[in-house]
Amino acid sequence: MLAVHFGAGNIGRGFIGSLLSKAGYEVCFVDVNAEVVNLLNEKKEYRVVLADENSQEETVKNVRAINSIQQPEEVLDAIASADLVTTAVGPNILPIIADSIAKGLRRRVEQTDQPLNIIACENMIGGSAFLKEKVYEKLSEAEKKQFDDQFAFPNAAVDRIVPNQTNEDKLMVSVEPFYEWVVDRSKLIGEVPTINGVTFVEDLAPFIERKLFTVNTGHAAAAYLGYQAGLETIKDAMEHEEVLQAVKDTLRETGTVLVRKYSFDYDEHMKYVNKIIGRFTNPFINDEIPRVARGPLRKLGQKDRLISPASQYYEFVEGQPVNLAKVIAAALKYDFPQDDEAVALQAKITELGFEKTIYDVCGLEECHPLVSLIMEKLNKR
Ligand SMILES: NC(=O)c1ccc[n+]([C@@H]2O[C@H](COP(=O)([O-])OP(=O)(O)OC[C@H]3O[C@@H](n4cnc5c(N)ncnc54)[C@H](O)[C@@H]3O)[C@@H](O)[C@H]2O)c1
Ligand SMILES: O=P(O)(O)OC[C@@H](O)[C@@H](O)[C@H](O)[C@H](O)CO
Repeated sequence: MLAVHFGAGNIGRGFIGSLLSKAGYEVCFVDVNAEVVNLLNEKKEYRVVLADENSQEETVKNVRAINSIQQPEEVLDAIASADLVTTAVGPNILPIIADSIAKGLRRRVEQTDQPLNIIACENMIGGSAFLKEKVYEKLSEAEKKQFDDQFAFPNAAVDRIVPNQTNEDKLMVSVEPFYEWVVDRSKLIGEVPTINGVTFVEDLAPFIERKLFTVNTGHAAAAYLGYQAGLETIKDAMEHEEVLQAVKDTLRETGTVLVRKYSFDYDEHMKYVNKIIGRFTNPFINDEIPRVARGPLRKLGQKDRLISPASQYYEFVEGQPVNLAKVIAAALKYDFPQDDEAVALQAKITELGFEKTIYDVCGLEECHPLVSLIMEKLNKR
């Protein structure tokens, strides 16, 4: 069995590759990073080390890689013969890889009528559906029909904290012990793959919203408020009394939305929240704020971890999401010079001012009460 995985980065190697290899797949990574691709082809294996007191280690075997810049034809052949295609490249890169996926699937249609699932493992709602949209933009109407019969793009939620890291062994990845990978079974084509550690569910919405609006909203709160407080890592943020309290208050707001929307048990949800706070304070992980805060334009988007739960607060809860608004205000002020999106965001604010930037970046209507609440928080800081 062959799994073609786009993105041999932190989560690609540290999570997806590891689970797929253990499930018996040969894992073929596709990446643009020549050093990682060459090392994977040279060693054919790499180490994943658990970030806890035992540092338990596993060797992920049966792996290889293709450089999509230098060997574009090999990528298409790999897709044509794959049993599964997955991605973990970042939401902004999905439109870029859509071209080779479309061409690879075209090649596959010529060679076989075997079905294929393409699963985007990105931190976004509807990641695979978005990738499908980008792939379908390249197709004729006849091809779209053909692809509908043979290919599927089930959405997924993935959770494992894998920080940026520099190790002597360049392929080695240190990962937190916790992981969760949930896939929308209702959109799968063909047989359900047997992958230990993957949960298939009929309705992904509660799982992806619970994950994005708890793990990622909490992370964003720690990162943006931590940055404003002059801190360097997520652990520093969790040790800062005021930031920690703000993270907890923010997760109480998203938690209330989730509990009401999906009828989650309140106590169970609070256990989930506390577990996540524990994960953020893992002393064996050094997660720098710029990784977690990366891409503020994306994170401030209408469907993402801040604006979506804050908007839904008005739908499901009485009152105002004051803590989420405080985090959104801090995100709008994120000006880390090495983050291209932070630089673009600050340039936009200089040009348009905060209010117009909020309409533009966050997709909020002028009359939305969240706008004035964010403005209030911006003026307070
Ligand atoms: N790291 C985490 O804790 C974590 C956890 C869950 C989900 N995610 C999600 O997984 C995705 C990847 O995150 P990451 O932390 O692994 O990032 P990363 O930067 O470590 O990995 C991304 C990889 O994609 C590669 N890439 C870039 N452009 C490419 C292209 N055109 N074709 C093929 N490969 C390309 C990069 O070279 C890199 O190896 C993101 O959507 C992220 O939100 C990350
Ligand atoms: O990957 P991003 O930029 O969407 O978000 C940064 C972190 O919150 C994220 O990578 C988490 O570590 C991960 O989602 C944990 O499962």
